[in-house]
Amino acid sequence: MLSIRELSKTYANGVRALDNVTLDIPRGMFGLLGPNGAGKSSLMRTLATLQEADSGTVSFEDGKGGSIDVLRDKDAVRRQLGYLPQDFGVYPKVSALDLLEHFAVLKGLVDRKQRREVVDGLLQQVNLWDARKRHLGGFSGGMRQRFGIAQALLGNPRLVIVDEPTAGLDPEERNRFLNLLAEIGENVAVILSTHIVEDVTDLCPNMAIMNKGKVLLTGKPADAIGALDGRVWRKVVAKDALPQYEKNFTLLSTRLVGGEPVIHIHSDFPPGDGFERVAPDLEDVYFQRLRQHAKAA
Ligand SMILES: Nc1ncnc2c1ncn2[C@@H]1O[C@H](COP(=O)(O)OP(=O)(O)OP(=O)(O)O)[C@@H](O)[C@H]1O
Repeated sequence: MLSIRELSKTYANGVRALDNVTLDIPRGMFGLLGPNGAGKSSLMRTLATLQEADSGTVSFEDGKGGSIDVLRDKDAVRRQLGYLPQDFGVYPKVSALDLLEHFAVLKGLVDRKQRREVVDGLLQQVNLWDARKRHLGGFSGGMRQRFGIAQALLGNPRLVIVDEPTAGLDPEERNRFLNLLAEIGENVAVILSTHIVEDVTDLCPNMAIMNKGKVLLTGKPADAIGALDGRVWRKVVAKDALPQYEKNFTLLSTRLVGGEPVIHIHSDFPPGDGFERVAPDLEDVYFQRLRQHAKAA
């Protein structure tokens, strides 16, 4: 649906935030994973027509058999786009209903009756109907994000971009929010940027891992996990031995379980030394790619 080719961007301070990014993003949920500074927001802002790229192309199927040049034909993209930025500010003293109505007017829904139907429908869809008359300042983080999705869905977008929406949400709110996104993803392309690996494992049929402006991997989470099968090893180690393991092995992650470090390493061969093989998960894939990238750099 969306095809990104060799997209690059270097900021005035010399940071290369996008380095030849090439990605195909189909309908459904697409997870964009990467650590802080990977370039996720830069990519999303570029796709949302809010900033310019230096080079590359992006085209988006227009739903009528043609395609839109995203970098040039910004108005056409904006008509098909819903965007929830990382820092979505709301007017705290306005009710959810009033603010959504206001956004709907800005989106061009001028017919009052029609606008009301759309706004009411969206408030129900995001489960804020009962809270619609409350001021947004009193909303929890999760409610605010669901309101953010409601405004992003105004105008029936075919491309929805959400930038790190689950940061700071408690597990229940996070689940509720992700389920909502998954429902939306049944009909349109939803790009979800996050540094929470489980968000992608649980929800996204397709994904990419980015670091320092580069795409390190793209594909289906299950395929990426399958490719690591038999190469991830686990061991409980003593805290003071950790630096030694870091030196001798490709350490993927360290987790304290009951106060003791449990490490995962990547090795194509049985490393011996009391390591046991474990079934890899997407977090192992994520760290393996980041370590490989760091080594290559
Ligand atoms: N306007 C800007 N001017 C200069 N450098 C920028 C600008 N915006 C982002 N950067 C830098 O570009 C790099 C990529 O940033 P970006 O915000 O796209 O990453 P990110 O993956 O979204 O990270 P985060 O999770 O921290 O938002 C970082 O090194 C960042 O400091």
